[in-house]
Amino acid sequence: MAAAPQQSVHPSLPSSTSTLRLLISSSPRRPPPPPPRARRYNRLAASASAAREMPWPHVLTVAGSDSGGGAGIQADIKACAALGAYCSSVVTAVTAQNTAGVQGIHVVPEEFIREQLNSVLSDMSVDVVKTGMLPSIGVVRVLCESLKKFPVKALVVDPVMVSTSGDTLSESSTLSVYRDELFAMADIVTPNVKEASRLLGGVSLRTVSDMRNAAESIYKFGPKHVLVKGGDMLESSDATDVFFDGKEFIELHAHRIKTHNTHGTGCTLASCIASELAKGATMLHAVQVAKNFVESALHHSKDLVIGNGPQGPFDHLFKLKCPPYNVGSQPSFKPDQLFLYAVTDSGMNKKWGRSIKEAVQAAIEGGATIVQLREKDSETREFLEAAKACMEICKSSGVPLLINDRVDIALACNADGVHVGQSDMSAHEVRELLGLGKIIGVSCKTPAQAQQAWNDGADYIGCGGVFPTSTKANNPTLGFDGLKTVCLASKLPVVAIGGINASNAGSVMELGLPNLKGVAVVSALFDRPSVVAETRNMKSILTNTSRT
Ligand SMILES: Nc1ncnc2c1ncn2[C@@H]1O[C@H](COP(=O)(O)OP(=O)(O)O)[C@@H](O)[C@H]1O
Ligand SMILES: Cc1ncc(COP(=O)(O)O)c(N)n1
Ligand SMILES: [Mg+2]
Repeated sequence: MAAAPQQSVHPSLPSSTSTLRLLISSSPRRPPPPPPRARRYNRLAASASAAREMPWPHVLTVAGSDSGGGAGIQADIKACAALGAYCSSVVTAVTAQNTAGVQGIHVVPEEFIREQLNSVLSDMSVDVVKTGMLPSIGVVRVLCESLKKFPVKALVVDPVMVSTSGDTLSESSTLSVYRDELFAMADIVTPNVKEASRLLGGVSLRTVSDMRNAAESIYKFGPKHVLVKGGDMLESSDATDVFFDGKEFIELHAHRIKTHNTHGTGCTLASCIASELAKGATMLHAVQVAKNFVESALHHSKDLVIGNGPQGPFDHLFKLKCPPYNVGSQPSFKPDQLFLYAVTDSGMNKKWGRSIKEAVQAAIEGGATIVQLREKDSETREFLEAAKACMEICKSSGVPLLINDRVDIALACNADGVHVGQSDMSAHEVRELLGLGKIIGVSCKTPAQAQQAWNDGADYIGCGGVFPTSTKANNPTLGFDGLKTVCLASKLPVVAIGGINASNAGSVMELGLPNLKGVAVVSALFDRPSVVAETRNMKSILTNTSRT
């Protein structure tokens, strides 16, 4: 049920406005702080060791408090902290809220909001202001005046009108000042679909195309960028947002995490954008980092339980619970990296007298765009040492290194991902262990397997054997028809594998199949005297084919 903003939550309480006044008048007023420069000078002079000032990106959130701690000011502070920014806060309203929804709203008097804004903006070198719940026209106006008096690097406006639970958080009369006054000052506005609809007089938003139209219309109110968020389009299997910079539309996709813990996603997203902007990121990069953060946080929090209502909070500080190798990692997979996929084979390396490290070094020198260590017979300790050495080479050349099947080895050497077959651990289980920042590939022979890989959260599929191969005995060959069937059905990028060599690679890529991004090669690179020469040759064949 929608709760309309009100001045007092409970009739038995004293008028909350007067309680606040009492607090204000009974607390002794401090003299205004000295100008920032003078203070900084004094502080530095007092400490000889403070020779260098360390920048601390600073976001000021102007938003409502959520007693449940999942959204509003509480979410903003946690999100900024998780991304390494300092977060100060101007509280515009205090809500009585839990996992069931919003039970009451108590608006902070406008003059006291102005006072909070003055206190922070006059002293604390704010980089970016992020707005959340602005409950009334007066509050929006106070904010606009303060921003004119104390300009900041960027303004992120999350036009919070309706919470994820469906409760109203801002009077409908604020719509006009949002549109006419605040949006023109904003670097980005981030409405969800319900808010975008309200801002545009109730148009219905059902599809991504509707979201694009809405982004374009909202852009006309004056913000530099618009992000229409599709978290609440529950029928969509992806969580798709539409970004518009006045010229180009960019769709940002995330896996839709199956969880009830989505309370505070919008506040978090906007605070993450603000944090990244405060660090100096471009707008698109800031939005991408923010989206990845929300997706990762929901993924890690999907089974947490607090409260009995339908919408729970999530864990912004999930990285503290992750093993150290996951800290700071972001999804980094680019499907084009599948272009020339080199897969090592321990038998072949032994035969030609090279170490795994030498084989990988040579493949990268020849132009491999991704490498997989497929060491079925190595001893664990020996394999791990080799994998660590290969990681160093791959890291310095920017080529991702995946480990076949062995999640333990991948974790121990901090590899970029794992490739699994149909009889290995599922992609879903691998994801649980590796986290969202890693690449997961699955070998698939059928559309059903490709669908399952997508459901399980894999990043790509390997499809084959396209041709007969010596590396897998009794492996049914799919041929071009089988490859085509899987590529057409796949929602993930595909790399073709199995018997691919210099004489047939061109014909595979010339099929021009949807989702087919490259070929994975074993013997044709590694069962040869010169890995560098074979890889170079394969690269030029693929490059020439993709040009024609
Ligand atoms: N279940 C989910 N899985 C992944 N991302 C989600 C999910 N729900 C929301 N998001 C993302 O969270 C961000 C906030 O969006 P949304 O929930 O639409 O905003 P609001 O919280 O303002 O209603 C968006 O990037 C959206 O795509
Ligand atoms: C005080 C406050 N501010 C904002 C929201 C929006 O929350 P959500 O991000 O879930 O839409 C909220 N529920 N409460
Ligand atoms: Mg939401």
